[in-house]
Amino acid sequence: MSADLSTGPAPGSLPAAQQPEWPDPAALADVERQLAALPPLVFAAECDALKERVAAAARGEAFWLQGGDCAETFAGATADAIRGKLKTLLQMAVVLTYGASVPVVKVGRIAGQFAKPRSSGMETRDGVSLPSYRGDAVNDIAFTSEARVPDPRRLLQVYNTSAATLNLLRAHTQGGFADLRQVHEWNKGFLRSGGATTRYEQMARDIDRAISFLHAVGAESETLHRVDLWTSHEQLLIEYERALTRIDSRTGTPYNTSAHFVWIGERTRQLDGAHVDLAARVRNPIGVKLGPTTSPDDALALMDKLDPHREPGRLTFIIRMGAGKIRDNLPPLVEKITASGRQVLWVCDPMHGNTIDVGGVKTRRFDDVMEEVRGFFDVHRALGTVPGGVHVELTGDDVTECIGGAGGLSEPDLKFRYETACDPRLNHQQSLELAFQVAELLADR
Ligand SMILES: O=C[C@H](O)[C@H](O)COP(=O)(O)O
Ligand SMILES: C=C(OP(=O)(O)O)C(=O)O
Repeated sequence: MSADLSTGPAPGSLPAAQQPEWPDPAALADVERQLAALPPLVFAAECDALKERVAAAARGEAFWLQGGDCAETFAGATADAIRGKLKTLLQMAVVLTYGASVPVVKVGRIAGQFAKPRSSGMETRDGVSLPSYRGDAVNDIAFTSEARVPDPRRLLQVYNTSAATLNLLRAHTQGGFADLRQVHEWNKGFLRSGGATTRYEQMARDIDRAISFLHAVGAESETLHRVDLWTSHEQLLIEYERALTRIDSRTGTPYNTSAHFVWIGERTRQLDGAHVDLAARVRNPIGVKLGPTTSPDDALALMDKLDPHREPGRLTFIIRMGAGKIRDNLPPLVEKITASGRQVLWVCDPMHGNTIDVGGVKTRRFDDVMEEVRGFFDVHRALGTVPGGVHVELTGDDVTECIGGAGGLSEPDLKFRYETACDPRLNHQQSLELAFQVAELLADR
């Protein structure tokens, strides 16, 4: 069982990386008190159910699909935008289910992904330096000194926007929007629109036949009309995450009820830091991002701290090494952890190690993204271990933030619809194309 909130170091006594400089600690404490009195956003039993799915994915009996915005924004939480992201995830999931022949665990970077770690605390434009934008949870993206002051009242808006988003997601996933036949029709529409090469058409025809077969034998059940969609975000802002951590009445143990799954970022995974300490105390399934400098001993030490009792489904390592590094840097991690007899879910984030700067604009090449995914699958194939999932930044809109893909977006296109509040996301078409390509890799798994 994990340590509860009443033991160990006092809140605030451990170093916490990437925290805003809140100008008014009393106002922050007041917001924390208000948040602590609000209802949970998710339930402990749901987190337990997700943990079982994570365990299945770690064994290769399911496949993990995690995706959504780099940074959600308050203004961006519209019904259309939320529906667009859900639709994209559902379309990807159908294709991946076909490729993997196992259930796909659908997890949104959604309903809570409002805070960002930054490479630099300051941003400079035309000789003027201001505090960096750290997500709508902290300050405003406008480049003025007033806008960039961290305001803890924003944390209440994070809670309210997350609740509204979650409400719509729950309605859509249980109310017919996720019907398998409808999702497949969307995919056929995507192929008809010339959204991808003909190499995916055979796959779409096979899925068609499988659905017709289910219909013919009368095997259509509720499970084809409803889906489970889980929420996740980076566990970054200590006061927010702590305020949403509640004792589960069934078990008397703490859960972070701000999302079903939270992860610790590459910049905040210090073994003796506040982020690892907080995650160690809750019972949710937890992820940790691991970048290219992670040593096998770092990974084992994180496992000791976050999963001391080797609980199936508790821990996910989200690998983000970069296309040029994954084939060299991932094998030692997988080998050492496998040799230790422990199990973890291995997930590939092919976005964060592949960001490039093109004329002052952050972008990612679709080919680099796919090359990292292929490297991830190749490493696991060579070692006989399980490539358990993918984690991507995406949107349901036709933005022009990443270059490449069948749509042929190139550098000059970046100026047309570059809308992300932080890092570049795959657009709807690039996301589906990634899903078709991952499905091909999964078919060989
Ligand atoms: O999403 C991840 C990080 O928050 C992001 O890559 C940081 O971006 P920066 O390097 O522009 O600060
Ligand atoms: C900050 C992120 O990633 P990383 O910690 O891997 O840089 C993220 O996924 O938003």
